[in-house]
Amino acid sequence: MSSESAPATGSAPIARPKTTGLHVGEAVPGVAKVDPIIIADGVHRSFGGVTAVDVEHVEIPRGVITALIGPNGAGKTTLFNLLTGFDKPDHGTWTFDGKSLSGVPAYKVSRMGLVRTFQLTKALGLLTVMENMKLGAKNQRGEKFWAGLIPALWRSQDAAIEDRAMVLLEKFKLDGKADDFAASLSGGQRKLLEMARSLMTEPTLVMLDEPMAGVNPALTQSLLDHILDLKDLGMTVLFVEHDMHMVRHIADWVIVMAEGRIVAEGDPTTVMKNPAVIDAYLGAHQELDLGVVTGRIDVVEADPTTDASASAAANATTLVDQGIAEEQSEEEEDGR
Ligand SMILES: Nc1ncnc2c1ncn2[C@@H]1O[C@H](COP(=O)(O)OP(=O)(O)OP(=O)(O)O)[C@@H](O)[C@H]1O
Repeated sequence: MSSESAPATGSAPIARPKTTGLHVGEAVPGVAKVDPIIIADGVHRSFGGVTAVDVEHVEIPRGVITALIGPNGAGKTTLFNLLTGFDKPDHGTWTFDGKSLSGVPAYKVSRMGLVRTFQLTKALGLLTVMENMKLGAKNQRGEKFWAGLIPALWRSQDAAIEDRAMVLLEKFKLDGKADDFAASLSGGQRKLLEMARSLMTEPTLVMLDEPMAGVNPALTQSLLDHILDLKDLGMTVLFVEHDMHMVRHIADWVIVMAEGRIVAEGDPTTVMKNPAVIDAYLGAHQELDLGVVTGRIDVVEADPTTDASASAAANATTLVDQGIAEEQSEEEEDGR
């Protein structure tokens, strides 16, 4: 794995290079990672007759930003729910940092350092911004029976939690809103609050579900920078996002899901060249460049462990073949 830092120039955003060399061998779906933080095997979840997730093998690289993309209904959110203990699979195993997470409930998963935000904002509107932040703190003594009986203990901890919350709110420029109801925040500010709240547990892996959804362009840069900051602080980030510009610019690695399965993986440049991915996500606006906003740059460095173009071509052929087969069967049905 390697990345290079580029010097900041004037008032331009600090250039933050992508990390490469994350995988071992050809970048096929399920490819092994040099340093995986999550390894999942045979994870399957169906709802009635619908298979939502059917992941044979996937590894999430540590210390970098991975995007999970795919069309609506591909199973991304369900996979998030399974990995974080918010849902249970029909079968399957997975580890986080070498520890099995199968059957571990969500609150324990977050204590172990894996936190997530939700696609539909869970910021409790009738609580203040500060109260929302305090809810995100872990191991609060006031919640424990004996410690809860000793006010001095939980009061001092409460103050420490509030201090930490305020530091994070300042960082996310929400400190002026600490006493406002969360419901009064804009969509983008709620996303910032969700991210800030998730950091109250000092996680090692942050999972973000559509961080850009409903965000006003004025807050785009701030959100992207915060996500890049998480990586700079040593955290691993896994995010689901439909905004391909964001994926292209901030992801070090991209995993593509369709119909519950992992159908492609690779660095963003390679995955974005996949014709099926282009058709599905990029449309006519693929040349728009958010790099100017974030200062994010590509590291131009050959990855000796894989022939990326060959694997991209192979994946593209499979996906295009699937598309053609689907079109043909639709035409046959139409002709009937
Ligand atoms: N609780 C549920 N009950 C029944 N079906 C569900 C449930 N949750 C998900 N599904 C189904 O599982 C499939 C995968 O859904 P999921 O929400 O994980 O996809 P997604 O990739 O996150 O989609 P989107 O991008 O639209 O959020 C879909 O067919 C969905 O209808």
